[in-house]
Amino acid sequence: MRIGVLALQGAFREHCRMLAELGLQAVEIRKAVELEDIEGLILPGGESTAIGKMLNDWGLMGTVRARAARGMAVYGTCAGMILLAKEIIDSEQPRLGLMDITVRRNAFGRQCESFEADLSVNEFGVEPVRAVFIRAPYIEAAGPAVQIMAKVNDKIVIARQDKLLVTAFHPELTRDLRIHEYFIKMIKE
Ligand SMILES: NC(=O)CC[C@H](N)C(=O)O
Repeated sequence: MRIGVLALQGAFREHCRMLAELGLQAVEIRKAVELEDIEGLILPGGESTAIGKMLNDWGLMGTVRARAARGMAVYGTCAGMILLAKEIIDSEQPRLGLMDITVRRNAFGRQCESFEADLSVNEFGVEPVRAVFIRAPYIEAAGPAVQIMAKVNDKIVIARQDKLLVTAFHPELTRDLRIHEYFIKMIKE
């Protein structure tokens, strides 16, 4: 299985390392042609305005949308989650806009711009997921097709809609492979 990691900006190398630990060769994606023979795509954390602009400038925006419409699975972490959202509060920034969620950027406030939390996630069993939040967004509203998988302080931080998965935090900065494993399972479904 070939999984692409969008490699324009942000924490893409860490995602490639996670995939390598799971025995998969990640494909770094910088050009539209590189999207052709991947079965899943990871959008890393970083700066969503910069990545969105580069998706446009590098001619990737339309191709990613088209591939997703034909069933390619997409997993967005943090800035990647913002890029997948249909609505971004107080922002007109470029986005893929594939998932029926409304997100708020830098949403957890100044005093805890970066923090860690233990999340209980039904899909991953009793062992909590240690989640690293870095100037993280959260999901403020989600449409009926969206499955809410975890919250922190009552805010949605993991969600899924069909073949789209988002986390507000960075699993690639921990040793916990379960979310990447879950994404691989989603691709195979
Ligand atoms: N860790 C991250 O990806 C931060 C996201 C960043 N604050 C943004 O709005 O794009």
